[in-house]
Amino acid sequence: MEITMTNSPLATKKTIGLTSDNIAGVSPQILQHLIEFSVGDATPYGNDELSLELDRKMSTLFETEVAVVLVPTGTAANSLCLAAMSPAWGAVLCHPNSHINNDECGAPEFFSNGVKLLTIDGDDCKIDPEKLTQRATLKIGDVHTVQPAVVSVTQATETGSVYTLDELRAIGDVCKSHNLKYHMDGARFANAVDALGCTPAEMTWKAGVDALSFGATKNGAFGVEVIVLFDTSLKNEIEYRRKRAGHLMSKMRFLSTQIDAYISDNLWLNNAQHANAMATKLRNGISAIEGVELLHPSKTNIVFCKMSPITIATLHEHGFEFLANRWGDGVARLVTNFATKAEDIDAFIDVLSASDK
Ligand SMILES: Cc1ncc(COP(=O)(O)O)c(C=O)c1O
Ligand SMILES: C[C@@H](O)[C@H](N)C(=O)O
Repeated sequence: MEITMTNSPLATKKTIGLTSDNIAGVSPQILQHLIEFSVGDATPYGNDELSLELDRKMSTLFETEVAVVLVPTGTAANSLCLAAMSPAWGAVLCHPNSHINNDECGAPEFFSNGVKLLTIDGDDCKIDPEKLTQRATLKIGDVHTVQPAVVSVTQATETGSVYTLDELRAIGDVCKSHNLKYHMDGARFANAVDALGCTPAEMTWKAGVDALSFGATKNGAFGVEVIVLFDTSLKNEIEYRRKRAGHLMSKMRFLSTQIDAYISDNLWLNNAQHANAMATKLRNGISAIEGVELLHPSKTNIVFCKMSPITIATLHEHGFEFLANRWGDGVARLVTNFATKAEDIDAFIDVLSASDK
């Protein structure tokens, strides 16, 4: 049964969304898959045929044996992972700008019964390995202080930068030397794979990563993230924690179906490639305009730039939706997605170049 896209009010909106990749709809391939797999009965709680196949299919994608746990949000994926990777008296070492530190309302601390997030600075939104080593070796065994237990990196980062494979491996080496577990927030994992031109394996377990939040929601799915465990011993605990968190979906087939479609025919990577290409088009257009400053070098789908209040107002008045001033006065964050249209980027650049600065 083919889906026909109705003329929904959203489809005829006159605004152009650059607020986040969370604004995007759903890839037609995923919708089609959902329709096909929504017919008939299926054993609930992840015991349906499709769900039971995902460990094997994700193991193929990552070229090693993995265990997967599906949840509906990225915050759940991050928090449940970190809770299982650290004792309650442990510390998660993360960048100050990390999502787990700023945008998850204390969920990592809550689900872990009090794990402390300790921030480790570094340029370009990336943890500095030397600063990491300094903090990871402080007060070890001192009963009066939390004990470093996990390092969490975001790949791609919150500013759109990406750790190089060498940088990921350097952090992995610190983890190995100091008996720390290694977590990756991969809400924009596909965008980073495309930007680096590497394989999923090279960007994860081959660098020492133990657990990954494999993002899909921002990149074509309508609400599912995959906890990918390279340390498969974590699976049981995370499954119990998922149930206690109220995130064990009874109709799990509808999450599994999304992921099954997402990892088929390279949809996950093709979507990210398009989003990244649209952001590159945006950066190239902005770089030619006086009075607008590109910030934070990025090869993925996030573009930060600094512009005058009048320019921001002009763009908003012309129907371009994006977050501004949240990261500093005049700083705008522009985020493209798998469905961003080239003509909308052209229109944005036209208005930007014509506006007063
Ligand atoms: C880097 C990063 N990690 C995790 C998340 C969490 O995702 P969610 O909003 O689905 O909880 C987001 C937000 O979309 C994000 O940008
Ligand atoms: C703002 C943040 O929570 C969200 N993840 C975004 O990037 O849009």
